[in-house]
Amino acid sequence: MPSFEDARSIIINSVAPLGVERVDLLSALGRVIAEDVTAPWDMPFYDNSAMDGFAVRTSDCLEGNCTLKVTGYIPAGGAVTPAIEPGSAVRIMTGAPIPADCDAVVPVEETEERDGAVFLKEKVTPRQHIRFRGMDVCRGETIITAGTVIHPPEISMLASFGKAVVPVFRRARVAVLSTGDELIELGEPPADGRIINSNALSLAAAIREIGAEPIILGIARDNRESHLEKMIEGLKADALITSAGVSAGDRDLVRDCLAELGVGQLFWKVDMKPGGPTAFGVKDGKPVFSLPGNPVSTMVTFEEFAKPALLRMMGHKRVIKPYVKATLREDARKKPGKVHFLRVRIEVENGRYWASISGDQNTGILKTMVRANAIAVLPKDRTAVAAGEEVDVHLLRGDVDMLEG
Ligand SMILES: Nc1nc2c(c(=O)[nH]1)N[C@H]1C(S)=C(S)[C@@H](COP(=O)(O)OP(=O)(O)OC[C@H]3O[C@@H](n4cnc5c(N)ncnc54)[C@H](O)[C@@H]3O)O[C@H]1N2
Ligand code: MOO
Repeated sequence: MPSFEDARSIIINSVAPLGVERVDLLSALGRVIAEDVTAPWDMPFYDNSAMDGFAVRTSDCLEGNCTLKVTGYIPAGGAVTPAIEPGSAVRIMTGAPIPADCDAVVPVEETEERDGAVFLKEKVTPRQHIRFRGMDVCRGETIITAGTVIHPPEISMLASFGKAVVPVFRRARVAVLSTGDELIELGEPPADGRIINSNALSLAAAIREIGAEPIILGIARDNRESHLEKMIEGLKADALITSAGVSAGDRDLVRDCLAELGVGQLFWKVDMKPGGPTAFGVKDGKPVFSLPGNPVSTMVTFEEFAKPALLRMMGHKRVIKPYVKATLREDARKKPGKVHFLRVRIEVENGRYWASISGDQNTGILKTMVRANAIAVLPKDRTAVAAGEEVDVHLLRGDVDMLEG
């Protein structure tokens, strides 16, 4: 039986980035760019003013206390003007092109203007307050390297170079299959012996949260035909995630049916709790995750196993969540022999993470998962971790260390 880390490595090494598509720039947000992008021109494209003020020739004002005749006005977006007469200045706005021969801009605060002339109160240094052509980026320079995740700064850079359409790795289309005769769909009335198919929705939400595209297949009933029919559909997607029907129950058909469809199982059962019965297989390069049915186990195994793989398929390089250290506020007990994924609530005090156990750790208890914002990973051989000890934690939410405002 693989350890949690080995199981995760097997999964990550079984998948590769999907193909590339070209999308409009804003749709590239959060996606991974698939090719290096080079600058088609210099940026800035022309010498321009960094200040509202006056464009001058420093040779006209080598001494302080210089007065120049104001001979023109260039707003941002104004045309590039020819050289100016010696002894003159041109009023200029931020971003406007610098006239030929001018080699400095004097901010308006450092001037006094009267009777068509401008008096410069301070000494002027050559090149001051000019943004020169190519100062930021030179033509041919790589502006974004392949493998970069697109955030607002990358959008800004790509937009600045006219890149309206960009090549990004495809979003994974992920089929979600729930299994079990006890399941009913959301909206159907509750009844004894029936359980609402919440896993389809929590998985779809988690898939969407990482920028992939969920395809909810519905419920496979506890017979071979129903499983095969839904699985055949699911194998058309880029990845298939099933929930339940994967432990030792006499109606746990998932693994047999996947095998019948040619999915090669790479492991079944992992040395961890929850998530012990997880299975993983591959068909024609497509990963198939068989997650346990308890909603908590489904979510934890998605987070730890499916998410890194799906991110890799979408071109991400950093797919393994790092551990952060947190100090336990209370004693935690566990059975030896398995790594335990403990639902905890993290609080940040003076820059340190503190972890409280979020409640009953039975995998059937969902509210403990709702309260948790992190998972503490307790080592296999420990039977207890004492209050005050540091543990490794996987944060589950991006706002864990945000402060209330
Ligand atoms: N004899 C053994 N029994 C069990 C073992 C074992 O090793 N030997 N493992 C236990 C563990 S750990 C888990 S986890 C569960 C997982 O079993 P399955 O993945 O086969 O899931 P089911 O038994 O079908 O369902 C478990 C539980 O989850 C509920 N469920 C299922 N699907 C959904 C869904 N789509 N939405 C919401 N809830 C769902 C289901 O009704 C059950 O209550 O097995 C233990 N047993
Ligand atoms: O592995 Mo089960 O997933 O402990 O509840």
